[in-house]
Amino acid sequence: MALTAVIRVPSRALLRPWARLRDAALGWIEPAGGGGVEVSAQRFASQKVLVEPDPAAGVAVMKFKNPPVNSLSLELLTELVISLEKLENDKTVRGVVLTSDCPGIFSAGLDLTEMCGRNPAHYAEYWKAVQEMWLRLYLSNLVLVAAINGASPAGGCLIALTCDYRVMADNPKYCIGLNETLLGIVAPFWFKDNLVNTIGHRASERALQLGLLFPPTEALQVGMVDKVVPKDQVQSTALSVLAQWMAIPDHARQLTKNMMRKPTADRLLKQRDADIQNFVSFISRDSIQKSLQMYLEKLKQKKG
Ligand SMILES: CC/C=C\C/C=C\C/C=C\C/C=C/C(=O)SCCNC(=O)CCNC(=O)[C@H](O)C(C)(C)COP(=O)(O)OP(=O)(O)OC[C@H]1O[C@@H](n2cnc3c(N)ncnc32)[C@H](O)[C@@H]1OP(=O)(O)O
Repeated sequence: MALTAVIRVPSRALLRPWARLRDAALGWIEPAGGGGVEVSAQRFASQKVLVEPDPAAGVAVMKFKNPPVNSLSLELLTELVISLEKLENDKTVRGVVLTSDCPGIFSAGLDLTEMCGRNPAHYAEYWKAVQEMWLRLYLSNLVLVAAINGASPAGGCLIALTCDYRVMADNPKYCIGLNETLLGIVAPFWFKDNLVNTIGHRASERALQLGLLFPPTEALQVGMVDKVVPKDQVQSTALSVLAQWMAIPDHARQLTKNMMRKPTADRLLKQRDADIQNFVSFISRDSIQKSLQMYLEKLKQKKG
């Protein structure tokens, strides 16, 4: 990947301690004596989230890279939020395409190994990271367009739903939806709210209860995605859509987006801790752990 953009990062001495951890996570290195440092965009490419900025166009492409299936591990979620924050603070960027670097998979959703056989403290930490990812994406001031170039179940679908527009590859093997009930678990209320805001109440009720995974043409019909195109046109189409949305003055578009989305985000913001407690007690139940383990086993056996 050849990237040439230069990003100014303030001296680490001026940053809060967590920012030093962030720098380390992203592999930024400050020279001795540092009073601010220029890092090339190549440095911006962290391990699990690749960011390819195009300052001339005012956009960036963010690619998830957590093979084999882009499961949303704690590490990936952390990098995603950090990368997004950095783009939000970069005055040269107004829009971002979210896509995958893993062939045939946009994201397999939440990492089941983060929700299985761990302790309550881990579940709480993980859930806080999932909430953070959703809140940051859903309330982003940037124009976000999802280029869904593969399967996108559950948490993968949620990421797409946070975007302002969704372009999906036309391969009928790629499916998208909130399939939580098939795992014996329940989509959290804010997943549900995001879906209802996208496809409406009746379609959501049916999709959520049945855990429906829609192939691209059905996803288009129900309004879960906005456009279906051949696989090799997904990213270019997403970039064209981004350009259309960016033709609108930022302040007016951002205020409108906030007006539409803030009440939904506020429902979670008002009860974040309670939501974490609910998740921890739900996921810690023996019956739920058994369901998840059986589901993971089934995925593994599928190969053999
Ligand atoms: C009262 C209520 C209160 C609170 C709410 C409580 C609970 C709700 C909590 C959470 C909501 C959950 C959201 C989620 O996102 S759960 C995850 C759902 N994801 C899925 O169902 C997708 C599962 N995966 C697949 O269907 C396929 O893997 C996929 C179509 C994505 C790709 O298929 P492919 O054939 O290409 O690969 P596989 O051979 O199946 O997989 C390769 C490898 O990866 C492992 N794998 C797959 N998905 C996951 C995952 N989500 N997490 C972790 N690991 C995953 C799979 O086991 C294989 O592993 P290995 O055999 O070791 O190589």
